[in-house]
Amino acid sequence: MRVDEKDMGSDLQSVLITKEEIDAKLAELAAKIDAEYAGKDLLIVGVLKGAVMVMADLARALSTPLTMDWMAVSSYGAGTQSSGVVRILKDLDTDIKDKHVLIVEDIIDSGLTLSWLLSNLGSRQPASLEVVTLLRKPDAAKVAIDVKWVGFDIPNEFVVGYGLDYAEKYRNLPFVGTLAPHVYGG
Ligand SMILES: O=P(O)(O)OC[C@H]1O[C@H](OP(=O)(O)OP(=O)(O)O)[C@H](O)[C@@H]1O
Ligand code: HPA
Ligand SMILES: [Mg+2]
Repeated sequence: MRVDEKDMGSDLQSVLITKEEIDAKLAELAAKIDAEYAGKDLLIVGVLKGAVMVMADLARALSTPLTMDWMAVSSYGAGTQSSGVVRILKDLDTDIKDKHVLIVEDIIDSGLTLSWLLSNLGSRQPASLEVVTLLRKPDAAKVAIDVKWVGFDIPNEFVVGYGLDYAEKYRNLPFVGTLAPHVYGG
């Protein structure tokens, strides 16, 4: 995959994880998740907007019958640092009481979004509540979170692509890359 395939080459510094690596990892995670939820009623919850790509591809890699719902929260705005203030922009349509709920995330960075989500959804009495994330930045963690399934641990650098944005751009890149510092004034 050429960095400049979508004509964004000058904005990108490097490709961190290729489309092929993402596909292989999601297949691996899906097999583990299938094994965990066999015979259970599974609801996967995508955290908009970043998790759209992971939700779409992971859901298709899973064999377990499932339902999907979405929550929109935002803590980043247009910057590269979490504000720490999580806002619900759209709540779930579904009552999750007694359901097996799997939160699907694109990235755990400071962990503030997920920590807030786990306590919010946990208070709705689901039968179980777990998390799968494609990416995690261990060196950026501000809160410790127990995450059952992690695709890739990555360095503490701002990344874009495969759902991840900078100022709402680059979400449609099929790979995960690092942004050139000049783009965000670094
Ligand atoms: O661990 P944290 O530091 O909280 O960061 C992770 C969260 O930040 C991003 O969402 P964002 O708030 O940017 O909204 P978006 O998904 O619409 O881009 C990402 O999709 C995660 O939900
Ligand atoms: O590294 C990141 N890139 C894009 N969005 C994000 N949200 C949290 N961390 C990131
Ligand atoms: Mg964002």
